[in-house]
Amino acid sequence: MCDKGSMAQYTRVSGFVGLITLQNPPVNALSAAVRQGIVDMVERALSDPIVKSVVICGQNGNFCGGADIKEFGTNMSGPPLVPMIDAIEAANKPVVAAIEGSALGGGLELALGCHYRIAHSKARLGLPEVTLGLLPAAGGTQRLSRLIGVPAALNLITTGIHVTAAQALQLGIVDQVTDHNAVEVAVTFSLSVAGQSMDARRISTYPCPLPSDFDALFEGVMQKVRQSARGAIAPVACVQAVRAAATLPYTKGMEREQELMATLFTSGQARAQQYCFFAQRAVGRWRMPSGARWETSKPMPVHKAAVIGLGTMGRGITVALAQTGLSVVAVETQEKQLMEAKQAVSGMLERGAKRHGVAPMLDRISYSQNIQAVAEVDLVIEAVFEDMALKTEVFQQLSAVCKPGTLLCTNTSALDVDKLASEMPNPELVVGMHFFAPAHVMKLLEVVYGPRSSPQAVATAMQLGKKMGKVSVAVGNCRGFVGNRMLMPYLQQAFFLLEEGATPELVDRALEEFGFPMGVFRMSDLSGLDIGWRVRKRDELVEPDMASGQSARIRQGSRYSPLGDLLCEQGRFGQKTGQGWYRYDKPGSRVARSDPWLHSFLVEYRARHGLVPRSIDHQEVLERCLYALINEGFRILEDGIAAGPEDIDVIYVFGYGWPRHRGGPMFYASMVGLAKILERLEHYQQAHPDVPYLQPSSLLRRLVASDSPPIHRWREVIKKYQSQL
Ligand SMILES: CC(C)(COP(=O)(O)OP(=O)(O)OC[C@H]1O[C@@H](n2cnc3c(N)ncnc32)[C@H](O)[C@@H]1OP(=O)(O)O)[C@@H](O)C(=O)NCCC(=O)NCCSC(=O)/C=C/CCCCCCCCCCCCC(=O)O
Repeated sequence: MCDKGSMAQYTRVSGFVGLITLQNPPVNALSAAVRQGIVDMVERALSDPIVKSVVICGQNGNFCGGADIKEFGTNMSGPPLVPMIDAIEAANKPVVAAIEGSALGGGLELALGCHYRIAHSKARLGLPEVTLGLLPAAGGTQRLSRLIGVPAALNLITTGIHVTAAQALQLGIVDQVTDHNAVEVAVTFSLSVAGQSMDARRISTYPCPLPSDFDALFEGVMQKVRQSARGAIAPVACVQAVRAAATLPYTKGMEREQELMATLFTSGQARAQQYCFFAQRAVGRWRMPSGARWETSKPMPVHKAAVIGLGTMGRGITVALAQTGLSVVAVETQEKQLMEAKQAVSGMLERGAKRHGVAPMLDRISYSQNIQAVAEVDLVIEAVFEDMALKTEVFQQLSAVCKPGTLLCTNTSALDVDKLASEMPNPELVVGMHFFAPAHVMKLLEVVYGPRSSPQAVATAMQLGKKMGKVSVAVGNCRGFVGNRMLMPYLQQAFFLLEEGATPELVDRALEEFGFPMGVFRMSDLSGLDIGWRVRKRDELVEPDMASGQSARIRQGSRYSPLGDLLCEQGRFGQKTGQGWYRYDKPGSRVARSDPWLHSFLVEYRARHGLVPRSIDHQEVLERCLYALINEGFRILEDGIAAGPEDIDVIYVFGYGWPRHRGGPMFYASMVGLAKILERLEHYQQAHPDVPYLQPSSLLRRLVASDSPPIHRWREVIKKYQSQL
């Protein structure tokens, strides 16, 4: 017997079991129609006298990905989740959740309303609402705390992590894990408990087990989330909701859960985080200005890859490749460096494997000092020193050695990928892969195409990035690509603010309170001040520190601050030398301390250049640094280097520490209001006419003139703008 009409299919199986199958591909999200289907089918199963037990499962081996995120922010209709789940829990026949694929968010909350949970061994479970700026408000905070205890519930709910079926069994979230068909196992099991009282299986009736160190636990967790969330409100609300579970009766706890959710649900932070969720997926649907796009570009098969150059980046890339299960040839011509790299790579693989409880992929890698070893690989990632002449030489060797059709990728953070390609016999096989350090940890990968890169080459690099667990974004070729290009005006404004009266501490505090994990100066100290110095020297911007006055701070026709150069001339390269914008107890130490020397140096510098310091507040720091960065983002869109604002936002959230609860720079601009950004840029440009980065971009002006459309409609304006160029 079967009813296929609704988005929850009803079938009677094994004679006496009502099987309810959620059907809303691809993840069976709980849309209004699915919720209606569940309500109707549960009612039907419970009122059918032949049915002794009920099993709930999801179509296509996927239980449920939670509430339908697309419905948030709309006029939500259909039956609400809480009474729907309460009705399931109150049922007088056993209801069993058969969990395959994922049970996330509202999906897990639905399962927690069932009397039993049986999971397939490959299933994953979690309450990731916090990552969407929300909390599990369909009873998740109240039921999970009662089921697995407060500490474990706090961990899952405040981080949003997904756990494996085995971990869920250990925590007590599921009752059984099976390698067989979970639905069949659940059907058989449900019959075995049919007729029994379900009173002891209703989680809402459980007392919440209280830890002995209750107050200390909550204080500690609250402090931790406040520190790591940096202004995000959802993790704090999650802690408060779990506290309610521990201190209030169930119904009162539910009221508190709803109350906290009501604040989050309509917040700008929730909108920002949900935008990030969809943006992360949208960047996979890449397109190039030539019209080539993801659906029509088939990746080449990659079975064997090579890495050339085993410095810090090369080692991380080798680890990331080996962890995908690929065979990797790691080449380093210097013997000592090769030995050190081998040891470092093995260590990273072993530590990673230990964390995940798997065997390290050590045997996937073969090491060589000879570039001939890459003759049979399908793809090479060159990661030698950031120098065009050296990279060109390596690429020429590669094209002589590699089999025809091998994809040649360069790991570069700023060099001209097209220039490199133009030196090769097969420029269509050349793409940039800009990894971020540490390359085996950082999620972002910029895949850089030039005008000659073939769509197949881009598709292959994008797919490889995905296999490595990266969020890959395809971007056009220009100085600094997207991320580093936008960083230039941001850094420049930070230097200018120091000249005008700010301190590194003030600038960093403003940015950290905004939500960055580190302000610009602490970040520069961490990455090394000498990196930028080398680039500025190559660009012939660095001059001997002789002159004073305004003219000494003009280079190539624009305002320039030599502050960073002056620090480097003193050997202050940041953490590695124990001194930079801050001082450190010893070279390599991480704790940044205010440095009186630096403050005196700034006073003396300003006096020498006739700069009168003035009071600068956080608002100015944010406007100057962030709006200059955003302005460059608009130029990048104008130039077609990024296909849409989502690409830029994903790059900044995943690669540059932009706080996710602010959605990325372009989303943030849309929230602040484009007219306001334009007005402030015009204001600062008038005050600093020698700073081209503050000149508002034409696209920003065009968007404002088009009544500042919502961000999802920017692409239309961009397209029109580009067609008129
Ligand atoms: C792990 C996944 C499930 C699958 O991953 P993968 O296989 O890699 O596939 P993806 O590429 O990620 O996804 C495929 C497509 O599916 C889309 N998708 C995925 N999940 C959802 C979803 N939950 N909703 C909608 N769409 C979804 C995805 O976008 C892809 O499509 P496209 O490429 O973008 O086109 C993975 O997808 C995943 O992790 N999904 C998200 C899981 C998740 O976060 N779930 C939690 C959702 S939130 C939730 O469940 C909340 C529950 C409680 C809600 C209670 C609501 C009550 C509202 C009351 C508010 C009270 C306020 C009142 C205010 C007032 O007073 O007025």
